[in-house]
Amino acid sequence: MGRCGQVIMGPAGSGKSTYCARLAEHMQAIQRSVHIVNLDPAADQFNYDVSIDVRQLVSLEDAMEEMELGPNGGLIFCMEYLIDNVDWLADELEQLGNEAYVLFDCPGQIELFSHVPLMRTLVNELQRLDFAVAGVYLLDAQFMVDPSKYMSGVLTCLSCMTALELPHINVLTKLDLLASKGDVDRYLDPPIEELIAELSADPGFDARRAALTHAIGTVISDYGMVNFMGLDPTDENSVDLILMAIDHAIQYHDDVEPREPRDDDVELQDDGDEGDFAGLGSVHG
Ligand SMILES: Nc1nc2c(ncn2[C@@H]2O[C@H](COP(=O)(O)OP(=O)(O)OP(=O)(O)O)[C@@H](O)[C@H]2O)c(=O)[nH]1
Repeated sequence: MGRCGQVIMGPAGSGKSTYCARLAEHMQAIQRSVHIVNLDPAADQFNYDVSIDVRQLVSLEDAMEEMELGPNGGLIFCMEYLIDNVDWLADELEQLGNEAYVLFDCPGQIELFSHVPLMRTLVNELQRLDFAVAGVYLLDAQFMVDPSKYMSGVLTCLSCMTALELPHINVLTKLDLLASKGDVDRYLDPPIEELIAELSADPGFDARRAALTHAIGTVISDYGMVNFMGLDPTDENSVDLILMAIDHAIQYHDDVEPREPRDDDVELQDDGDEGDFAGLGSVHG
């Protein structure tokens, strides 16, 4: 198969580190080896074993102090420094072997995708190093059960998808914290027209904004541009479905020998209802 992995993105607090930890635990349970690389120069605490830490090369505190920068400028400096010294990352990754599966835990700031193409450059470098990678964009489900937050979340996902042009999966995290599962089902497979109608009914929403939201929503809906899979870390099935979707996106299994089934394997529900596998529709390759 060669080297492959996932570039894990999403706003601060969306659950990137938790996703990495939970997915790594699941992969180890099904006997798949995995490494996690911290690419956030501001992160100094981890709930997983770190195989490579960008802070060994450059940290946000040092950059801010030495370059006299604020947190945002400091972060941009760190990522530019990483790209200028990408051989360091290449050497570290080399040590993980030619078949390594790597989760890249990224900083959350959207500027790294939209204003300056730093993440795109980094992804290009990974591809140059023969990594088959998927982009995984996380959003906190608690902020999404509201039409206006949903629309803005969809636009940030779209921005990252188009900036990186990778096979891509969007994931709503923290499903276990939602009071009603019904809430989230609506946002995993959203009736855009209904959401827009709800938004437009808001008295604070003027006609021009409503028309713009309608136009954006219609384009997203008509082209099937953004869909979500749900992650409930307490539900092994949801973790496995996400891994399956990413395997499918990067064609992971094509060259891998099938393993023998084990007693503790998760049983995937395939009852013919597309809903169970709706997330596969979110793969944009
Ligand atoms: N209950 C629950 N809590 C979660 C879940 N995912 C993340 N959290 C909690 O949400 C908080 C933020 O999660 P992180 O995994 O640190 O989020 P992050 O995106 O890595 O955050 P930054 O590193 O600040 O960008 C932590 O307190 C986690 O324990 C989840 O699926 N369920």
